[in-house]
Amino acid sequence: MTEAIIKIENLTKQYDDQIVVEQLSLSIKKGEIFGLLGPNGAGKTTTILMLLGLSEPTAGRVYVCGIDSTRNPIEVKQKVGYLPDDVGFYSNMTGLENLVYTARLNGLEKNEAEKRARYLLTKVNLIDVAHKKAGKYSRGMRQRLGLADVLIKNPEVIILDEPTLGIDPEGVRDILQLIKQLNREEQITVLLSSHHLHQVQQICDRVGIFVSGKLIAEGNMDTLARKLFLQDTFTIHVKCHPISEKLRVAVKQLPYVNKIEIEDDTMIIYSKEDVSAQISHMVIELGSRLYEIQKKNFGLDEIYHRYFEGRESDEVKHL
Ligand SMILES: Nc1ncnc2c1ncn2[C@@H]1O[C@H](COP(=O)(O)OP(=O)(O)OP(=O)(O)O)[C@@H](O)[C@H]1O
Repeated sequence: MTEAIIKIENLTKQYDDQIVVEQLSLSIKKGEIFGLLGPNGAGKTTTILMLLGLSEPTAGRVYVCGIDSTRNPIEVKQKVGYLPDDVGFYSNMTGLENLVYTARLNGLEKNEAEKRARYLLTKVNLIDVAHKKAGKYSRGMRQRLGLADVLIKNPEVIILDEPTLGIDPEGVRDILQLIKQLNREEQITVLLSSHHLHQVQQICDRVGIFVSGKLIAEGNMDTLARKLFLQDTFTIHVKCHPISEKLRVAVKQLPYVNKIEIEDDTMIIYSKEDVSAQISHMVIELGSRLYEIQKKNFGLDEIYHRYFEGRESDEVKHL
């Protein structure tokens, strides 16, 4: 079994009377890209700060590379690179000078510092602008410089808090590719916090969905949707007349159908698979008139929007 490089056990954080992280338990394996996905205020940053030993848990434990972050924050800091959503650089120093400065702070000799800085600037595709002042960098370039900056100390884990915030689509693609590449080439474990499902979906091996301080589901993309809405992946609205007892029983007995509700002349059927074709046949066969059948398929994308943004995706068939 691959070892857990990040281990969180029953972690809780309370501010006054507000519990912002509640009984969180999570294991992240060495070499994984794990996405912590959740809306603003879900508690992602608070969790990250506890992982880094920068905020003390109210209860529970956090281990990174086997080190207790709360008790040994300095040791953890040597193993973990942290990229906050907006990195601060000396704007009147060049990209190269900024990186050399960080390298020197991390104890590298002058020549070694410059060598490492150049190597990393090449990795993040900034070597051509190495001598440009960081203050003149775009936000995307600053984030890439930020990635180089956290890599200076050769960390085993990098934690990225909303790394693509405020970056244009092309820049987002670059950053995501770069993270994936660093994970593969340098065998770095990545914890990525984001509220963008699509971005997380593109690069993460596993995802945890975090809502109001609680991890409501975790797994790879294929299993997440099923875990979240196991029973009701499909909701089928069937407008027909009459809705006889016989029809109701026949529909209820269809494989995958979990539940039926009746609202006026509409049957609402909750099912695990799409059974709309069988239902439309059944309505007609049993002598009712079919006016409309409307199918809602809650894939992960829809689930996420429905959960966090109150939107739904419809597929409507008018007959
Ligand atoms: N120092 C603090 N004192 C009191 N409440 C805090 C403090 N820091 C965070 N909170 C509260 O904790 C909750 C979780 O915040 P947190 O920043 O961890 O969420 P998040 O998921 O990272 O969201 P965002 O993406 O907006 O940063 C919020 O309600 C926030 O107001």
